[in-house]
Amino acid sequence: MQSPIPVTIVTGFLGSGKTTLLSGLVKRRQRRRLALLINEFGEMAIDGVLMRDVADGDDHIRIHDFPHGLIAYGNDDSFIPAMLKIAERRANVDHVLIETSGLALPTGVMELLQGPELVATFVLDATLAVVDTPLLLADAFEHSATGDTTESVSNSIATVFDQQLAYADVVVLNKIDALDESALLEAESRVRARASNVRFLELAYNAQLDIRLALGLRLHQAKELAHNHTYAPVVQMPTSDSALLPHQSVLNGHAHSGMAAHSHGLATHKHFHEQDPGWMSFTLRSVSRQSVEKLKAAVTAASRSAPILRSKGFIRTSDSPKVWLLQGVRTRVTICEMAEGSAAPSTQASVQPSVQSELVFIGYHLRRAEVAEMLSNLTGTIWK
Ligand SMILES: Nc1nc2c(ncn2[C@@H]2O[C@H](COP(=O)(O)OP(=O)(O)OP(=O)(O)O)[C@@H](O)[C@H]2O)c(=O)[nH]1
Repeated sequence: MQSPIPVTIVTGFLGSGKTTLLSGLVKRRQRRRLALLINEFGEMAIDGVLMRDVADGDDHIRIHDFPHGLIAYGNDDSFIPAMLKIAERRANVDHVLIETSGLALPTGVMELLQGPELVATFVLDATLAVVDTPLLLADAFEHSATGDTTESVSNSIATVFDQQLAYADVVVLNKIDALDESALLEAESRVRARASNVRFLELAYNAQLDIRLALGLRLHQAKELAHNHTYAPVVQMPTSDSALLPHQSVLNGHAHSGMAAHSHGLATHKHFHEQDPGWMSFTLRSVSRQSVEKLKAAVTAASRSAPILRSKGFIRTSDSPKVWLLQGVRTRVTICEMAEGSAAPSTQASVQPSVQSELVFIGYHLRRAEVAEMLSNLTGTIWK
């Protein structure tokens, strides 16, 4: 019997850097043949497009070959079929990486991996939670008891964040380039205080994750069936020459050792937006070419006044014939040209040539009409 294919789940709040970290892993995959499965919340497959670029791909299909693996992307309904397609190619796949949406619980994927269709073919290797460290340090994921309108937004964000940490084996502190040692220690203690079950903390300098520390951790081997709750300090990630401890459960509390351990009452919801209709996602489009600077200022201003937590999309500008990529995490907005030869976005913009630009917005109790009006006023172009 062939041994099951290891699966790493990469979770993390909206905009924490999951796609960026995965792109880096794909580039540094060495001889490993990776299959990537990307699950998005939002109407456009933006991360899928970006990853296809990394994977040297060129067409819009669900399962996509790249020189050393394949990439699949889709919604919840296509998760099991996509995994089964990956399974059909198991001779060419060493490891599967699943990027969940920024509002997903990894538990949904964990449960499906244990289901009858997938259990014989795949084994959970580890669950990684990527953290936007500057936002963590800026109290952006804290619960609130202010009693005002911001309270429900803060608490919803904090709940998603806590739940993602709760099921993580490894927490990756990302976006740390500008942080000093004391800030990193503070971030680490905040994570420990909120999630005692986390086994490893890893620092991702320049959004780079050490491939040896991200893949092949084997934290969920079926032979370890105990589900111990012990409480010891979280350790740092091992160095490249460290061996895995034979008894992982001594490391910390809530050691998720063994797939069987996960069958006890895991949340069955895959996404927070399924339990909490306050989470909103919509796409706004414009047929006008945009000024990069005006649009950047407009999205930044809109993110200050409306509860926008994530914005991203493809735009066409009056400055160049290329497609540009807008990325916003709260009020931090960047717009840059897509690389030469990038795949055409698989969005309305490519289906309807008159649509020049489209942006996805994700937030809590976000009002589409309000954001459209702000963008239209601030850019002097119509967004709807
Ligand atoms: N400065 C800095 N920016 C980063 C780093 N990692 C990611 N980013 C930026 O953060 C933004 C979001 O990154 P993504 O990789 O798209 O985040 P994500 O978690 O996949 O986002 P969602 O799928 O929307 O939840 C992008 O603008 C990235 O360029 C980092 O280590 N440092």
